[in-house]
Amino acid sequence: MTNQNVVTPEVINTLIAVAASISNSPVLPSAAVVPESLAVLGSFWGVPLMTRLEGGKVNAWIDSMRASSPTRVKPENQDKKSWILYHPSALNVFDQILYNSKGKQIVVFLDYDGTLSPIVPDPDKAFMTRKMRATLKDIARHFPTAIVSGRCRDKVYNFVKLAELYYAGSHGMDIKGPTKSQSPKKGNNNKPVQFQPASQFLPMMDEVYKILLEQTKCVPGAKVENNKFCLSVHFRCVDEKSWAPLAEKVRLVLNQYPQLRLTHGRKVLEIRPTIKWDKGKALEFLLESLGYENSDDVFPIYIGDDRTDEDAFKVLRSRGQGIGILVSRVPKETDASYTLQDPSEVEQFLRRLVEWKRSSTVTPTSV
Ligand SMILES: O=P(O)(O)OC[C@H]1O[C@H](O[C@H]2O[C@H](CO)[C@@H](O)[C@H](O)[C@H]2O)[C@H](O)[C@@H](O)[C@@H]1O
Repeated sequence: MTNQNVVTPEVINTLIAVAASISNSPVLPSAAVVPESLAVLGSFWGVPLMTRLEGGKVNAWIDSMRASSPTRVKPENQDKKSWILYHPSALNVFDQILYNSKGKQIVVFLDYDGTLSPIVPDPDKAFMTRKMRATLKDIARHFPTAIVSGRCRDKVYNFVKLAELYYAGSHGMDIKGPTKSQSPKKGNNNKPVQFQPASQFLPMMDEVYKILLEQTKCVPGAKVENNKFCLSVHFRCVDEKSWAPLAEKVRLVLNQYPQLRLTHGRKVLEIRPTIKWDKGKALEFLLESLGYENSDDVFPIYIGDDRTDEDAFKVLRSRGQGIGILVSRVPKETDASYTLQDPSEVEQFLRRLVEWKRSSTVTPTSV
């Protein structure tokens, strides 16, 4: 049985909340089919190392490049009504979510690209709207809030520009706490939050970045982005005929670096160290930093749109805490419980959280 098929009390509550509006009988989407290409191989500075298994290689890469991220539910299972039944809109079940969070500290985790900003062809132009920024500022005023992104931490900070947030860049491999505090937060001995589990890989990442730049420059539309502990090879603007040659170039480089591995995002190949660290681990690290390591009094809300966010959704499911929300218009294989269609719905959801918090903390003025 996969995590996806586990029916928790939270799922049951949600089903009750939305069943009335949907008449068809539910069909569960097929289980997540993410090819397992890694195996645990000892540890490096306390962090488990993974190794890449041989096989499939470029053909499997091309399949993943064609698939959306996370993988779309197969057309034969694509009954949107049943998918929505199991992954309802977080806006439609907002009151239910609040009810489940009763008495707990909400902590907000947000992916950046595709969640706070729309997906655009040029990664350097993925700006948030002013409205989103204002809402984010208000969210951080009321709840501990973290941005968890595949981007390098400085870059995502430059888009968001809010010093009161936690930032986990490079898919969680570069974590830093707020440099400006809005309100006193429960902390871990008041120590500054900072963690870079892959720092020893930095020289290698710089070296591979230069090689990839050189090797891919002849592929029109390809773009290599240095995200510090992770490198992104973008193919959104590459003609599909050139995807295989591009993947082959990346594979040849990667073959020279067995300590690096490849993951897939939205029209992007991501190269990262083989340490067992991801957005899910970053979420756990941040909860611990906030003092909620072994606490039932916390309700994490994680919102993301990409396959890499699934690691965080899985962590929440296995902890049985909080909720994962996938940003997607189409049925996708996910461990998230709820959905939002796009960044504008994310903004609406966050705004409602702010308004609820404001209204629930207003004390009546004496006459
Ligand atoms: O974890 P995220 O914050 O979602 O970062 C993942 C990658 O996001 C960016 O690429 C994606 O968004 C771009 C801008 O909309 C788009 O052009 C690209 O096709 C998407 O894959 C970022 O540029 C990457 O470095 C991140 O790894």
